[in-house]
Amino acid sequence: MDYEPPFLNTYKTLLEKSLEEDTNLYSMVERSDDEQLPLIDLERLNNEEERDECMKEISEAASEWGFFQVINHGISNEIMEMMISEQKKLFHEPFVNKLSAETVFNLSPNTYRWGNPCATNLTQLPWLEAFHFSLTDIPNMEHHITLRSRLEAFATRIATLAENLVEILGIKVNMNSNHFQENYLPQSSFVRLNRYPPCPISSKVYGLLPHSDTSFITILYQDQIGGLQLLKDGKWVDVKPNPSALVVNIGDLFQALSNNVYKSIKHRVVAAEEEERFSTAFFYCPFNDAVIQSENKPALYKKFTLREYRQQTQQDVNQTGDKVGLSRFVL
Ligand SMILES: O=C(O)CCC(=O)C(=O)O
Ligand SMILES: [Fe+2]
Repeated sequence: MDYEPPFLNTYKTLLEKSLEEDTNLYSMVERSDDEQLPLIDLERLNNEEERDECMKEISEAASEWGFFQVINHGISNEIMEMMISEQKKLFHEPFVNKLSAETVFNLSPNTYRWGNPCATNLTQLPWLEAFHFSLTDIPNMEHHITLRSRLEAFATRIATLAENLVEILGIKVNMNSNHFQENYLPQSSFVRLNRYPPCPISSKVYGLLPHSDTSFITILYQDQIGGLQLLKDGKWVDVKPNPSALVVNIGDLFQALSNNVYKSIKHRVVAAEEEERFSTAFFYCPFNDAVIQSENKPALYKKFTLREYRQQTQQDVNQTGDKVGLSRFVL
């Protein structure tokens, strides 16, 4: 199929070297089946009697899990289906077109990504391709009206959901209701379209490597294939697909802003042997020079900007292969 990125050819040496070792990447840390990720019905926010309880559940889930699912979230099936069908079309373009998508669509460099050119062993090679659309780039896609309008419809609605959720989460950590609106421009957020191609060596690579998100919060739609897992108390827990739900998780910046009240949890995607998998993520992020500093005292983290955070994590990734993350900013 001419749309598949050439994983086997490009990473041939790495594959030959690592395939001799008879390891299964996923048997190294225990899995747990008994944990139930919180599922929160946001319709209850519209009911005076249930609103407070629902807000409490959201904050508790963000503290205890760092992850939860929401239903009745305000993004219609139609908007989601239109986004996903356009996403599929985009990924099913010939690979060479995807490589040149940035120039053709008038987008920032590095919008299209696949694999990991810096990988030195198979565990650093995500079996994934992705389009990373900055919200400021989307209006420039003048010649791709359908993709543009579906991205816009999706991003606008999901940004509203993100704003409502951070406002609710902000209450428990002493933030004004308009703190996010006043201090962090929504235009610095981005939409990431992910596709996980079927993987012939699925026990030896990740779909997506274990990581935490840099965002304030991330809101994710996943299709019905499954594979997303989060780390809870040292065990990997499946985030089972639910067609009506969106997955919300706390990112590093909100962990810092909340002085560790909310948790940015490591998650990963298991590579699948037979089927391709799609997910669509919205990363709610501040602008690069916004200062991240908690209102809660005593502060656990130095104040920093997103720019400083990205510089530090990039340097750590280059030097060690790992982003390290918030522990670099502990006081
Ligand atoms: O595809 C998924 O389920 C997770 C994606 C993700 O974690 C990310 O894009 O940061
Ligand atoms: Fe993530």
